[in-house]
Amino acid sequence: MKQKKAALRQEMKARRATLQQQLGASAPRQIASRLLMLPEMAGTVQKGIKAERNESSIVAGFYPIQSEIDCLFLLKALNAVQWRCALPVMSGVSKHLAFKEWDLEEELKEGAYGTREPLSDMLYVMPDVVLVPLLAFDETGHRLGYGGGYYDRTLDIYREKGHSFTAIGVAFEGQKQDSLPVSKQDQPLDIIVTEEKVYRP
Ligand SMILES: Nc1nc2c(c(=O)[nH]1)N(C=O)[C@@H](CNc1ccc(C(=O)N[C@@H](CCC(=O)O)C(=O)O)cc1)CN2
Ligand SMILES: Nc1ncnc2c1ncn2[C@@H]1O[C@H](COP(=O)(O)OP(=O)(O)OP(=O)(O)O)[C@@H](O)[C@H]1O
Repeated sequence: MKQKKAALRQEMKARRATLQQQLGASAPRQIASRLLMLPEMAGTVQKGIKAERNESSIVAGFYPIQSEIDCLFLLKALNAVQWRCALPVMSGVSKHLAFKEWDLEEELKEGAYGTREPLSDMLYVMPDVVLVPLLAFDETGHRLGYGGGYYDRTLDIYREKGHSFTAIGVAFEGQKQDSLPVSKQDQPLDIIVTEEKVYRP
């Protein structure tokens, strides 16, 4: 299983790099407009516009590394319709993520692996929507990440605790696989949005 995933990771890193070169400039716009049309988002967008700022819904994105889709563009589009934004902060010890609010302007500090994280005095938040980076996905909602298990552990804890949220994978269409090697601990995505389609496993 481990070797299968490792081999696929290498292959999909190369493929995503090519996709980023070809589609990197156009895909974020297409993905943003699809995200904004999701019923899950539409309801809360309206809520966000009407509500006081501190009642707005919270979306967690990621600070893009390597050839990942430009999630900052997505966060800007959502913030423009009143979503509060957050970024993941890594805990090296427990290998899970916490999310800190980010107003899109505040200076970030360097995190591990080239990521950037909100500063320590920002608030921890529980997102209503988590935008999840990935190397590969399939139509049943399975996902392959870098292999740290951070998102798996984090989504697992949220679901165990009964926190109600939507996990949305954002990817290039070319990252889709017919099927993926799945371990027991892999946490499925609720929705995957690409520049071409919306998948609802
Ligand atoms: N943009 C982004 N932010 C993120 C993640 C992510 O996947 N993407 N994470 C998701 O968990 C967390 C960071 N965790 C990570 C865990 C492992 C690797 C990793 O293994 N990267 C390289 C190895 C590079 C190295 O060893 O120096 C790799 O591609 O193999 C990266 C991020 C939180 N923030
Ligand atoms: N909920 C969990 N509890 C404990 N260990 C976990 C959990 N989820 C994953 N792991 C462990 O983390 C390691 C990496 O998992 P996996 O290969 O599925 O990562 P990934 O989904 O590719 O990475 P990531 O989620 O960081 O993007 C594995 O050894 C796995 O057993």
